[in-house]
Amino acid sequence: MRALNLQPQTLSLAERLADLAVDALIDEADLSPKPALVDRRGSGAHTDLHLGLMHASALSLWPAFKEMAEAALVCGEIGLPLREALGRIGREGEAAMLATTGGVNTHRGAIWALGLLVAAAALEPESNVAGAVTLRAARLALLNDRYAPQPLSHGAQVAQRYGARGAREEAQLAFPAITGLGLPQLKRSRAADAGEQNARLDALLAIMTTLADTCVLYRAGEAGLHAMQQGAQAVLAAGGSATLAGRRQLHALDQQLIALNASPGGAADLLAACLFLDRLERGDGLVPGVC
Ligand SMILES: CC(C)(COP(=O)(O)OP(=O)(O)OC[C@H]1O[C@@H](n2cnc3c(N)ncnc32)[C@H](O[C@H]2O[C@H](COP(=O)(O)OP(=O)(O)OP(=O)(O)O)[C@@H](O)[C@H]2O)[C@@H]1O)[C@@H](O)C(=O)NCCC(=O)NCCS
Ligand SMILES: Nc1ncnc2[nH]cnc12
Repeated sequence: MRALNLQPQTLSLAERLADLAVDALIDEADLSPKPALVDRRGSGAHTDLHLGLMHASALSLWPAFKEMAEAALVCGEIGLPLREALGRIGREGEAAMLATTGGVNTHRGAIWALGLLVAAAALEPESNVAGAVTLRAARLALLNDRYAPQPLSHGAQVAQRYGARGAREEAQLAFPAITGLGLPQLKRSRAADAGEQNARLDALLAIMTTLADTCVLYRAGEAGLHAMQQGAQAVLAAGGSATLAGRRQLHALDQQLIALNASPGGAADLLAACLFLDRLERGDGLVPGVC
């Protein structure tokens, strides 16, 4: 019989960043009760998604995130070679996700946002403040990947129909929904002793108050987007997820968005990116050496 190997393992920076990204995705999926999204209670507005699938999808993306961080370390600077490497790895990551989920799009937006952020973090590991990391990610997002296919995605269709800014523009603007809304709300709610899960719910709601979520627009049009933004604002105005009044508003928002088939998948992806940046700033899991 072999003895259990309790030797500490040394992980590379790329591996630790991939761990942080996957942890953020799993924390987002588990967070409950999220309005109309997959969580521990159920599938929200979705018929083809469930929590196990979200976990499997998150885990399937670990090699892609690691490879993106490694590409950043090899290239060493922001430029077309890195942007195009990220595009190629991102497309391979999407293929791995779809193979895992049987063709269901679980995390397309998250691959995009977290992929850029993982690469931006790897480029300058000492410069880990959210504002600096998102600015580097934006500079990458502004570069044009010559090999990117131009499919008529849901995001592209609602951009045509409503002129909405989607995932690409959010990244190119350095993730204002995260740095201006999600992260500050996360910190405010923590400071008010809301409890970690409530603080994360409040961060998601803060993102939902203004985001042009192309997932919601595609499924429920402008009425759905309006309901999402107003409803999220109402929860926060009532005192947030930690209060009874806020919880009542949150329940009402959940019911309303499910009735409209309006799933805020883009906001969920940005919450995962927000949790990643928060952990990065705090140095969680990134202490060099032993894990
Ligand atoms: C540049 C891309 C991001 C492509 O963007 P585009 O808008 O053209 O493409 P979409 O396929 O619509 O994907 C964008 C996904 O981003 C999320 N999102 C939506 N709004 C926003 C926003 N305002 N800001 C940030 N992120 C946003 C959202 O992802 C979530 O929703 C997904 C489910 O959406 P959908 O497929 O519409 O699903 P359903 O309605 O459920 O479909 P049916 O059931 O009806 O069939 C879910 O997966 C969440 O992740 C949008 O979906 C980028 O993706 C790209 O160019 N990729 C190519 C590779 C690459 O370059 N990678 C770079 C690596 S760093
Ligand atoms: N929890 C979630 N539910 C539905 N779609 C999502 N996309 C990303 N996270 C999601």
